[in-house]
Amino acid sequence: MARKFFVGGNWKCNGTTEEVKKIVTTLNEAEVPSEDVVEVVVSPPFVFLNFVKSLLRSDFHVAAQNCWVRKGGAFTGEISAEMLVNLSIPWVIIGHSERRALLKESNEFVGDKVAYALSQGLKVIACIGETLEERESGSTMAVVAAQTKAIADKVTNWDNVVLAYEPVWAIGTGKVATPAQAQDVHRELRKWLSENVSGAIAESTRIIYGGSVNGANCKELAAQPDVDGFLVGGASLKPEFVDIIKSATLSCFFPLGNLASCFIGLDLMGNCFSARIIESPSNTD
Ligand SMILES: O=C[C@H](O)COP(=O)(O)O
Repeated sequence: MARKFFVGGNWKCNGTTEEVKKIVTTLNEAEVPSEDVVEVVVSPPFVFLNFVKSLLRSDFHVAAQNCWVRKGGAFTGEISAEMLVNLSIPWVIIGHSERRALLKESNEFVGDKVAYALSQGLKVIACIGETLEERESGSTMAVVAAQTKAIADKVTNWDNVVLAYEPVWAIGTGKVATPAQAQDVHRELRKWLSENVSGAIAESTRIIYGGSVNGANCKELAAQPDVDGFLVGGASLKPEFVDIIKSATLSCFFPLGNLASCFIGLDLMGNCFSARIIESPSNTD
């Protein structure tokens, strides 16, 4: 079964009522591929979730940016999975690197949160990714495998999990991973899932990329075979988010041939597409 392209917009801790309305208007007016081709989920701050949900076109969905690890109760400042379900919020982002780093969320805590959110009926965008120091020391795969294992240890049904590979050094820095770097890690993650969970889960689980994705760099990334979409931060607040959604049609293109150092192909909509051939050797570190 083909993996449907997934584009998430993580608005993080940004926005006023007016700004939120403006973003939603842009999204509502955009002509994008159908829901059969791309699943679009935007994640406003908690206080705007219901407001965005009420204004947003019906083919786009919303996600919370976090939820509590267990059933709600005396946990001041937290939002429970049950509350999100009660408000018909279908998705939640868990394990974002900003929470891992700033709020000290451990791999195990993230695994528990993912499992609890799933048990309550939420769909989860589970984030993993290495720091610059970890990449430079050659431990990228060990780090993302440990993060994925902590999730896999607690999760039995992966149907409602999207795995977001977000190298920390690429988040908000303008330093996007090259298509080859992203593809290498995504391929290795799929192999890890195949060897440690199951071949079927590896084939069906969407692995999306996040970190300085924008309207210009999304096309080459989207064309990588193991990149099933994006989790977008800064650019999801701008009109170029629409271009990123449209890159879904490049996720499965039909090669016509090579010309100089470019692939030439047809995308799903029949548009001609070209992408620079990446000649750098595979290297995850
Ligand atoms: O969740 C999204 C990521 O943190 C990426 O953020 P960014 O696109 O601003 O680099």
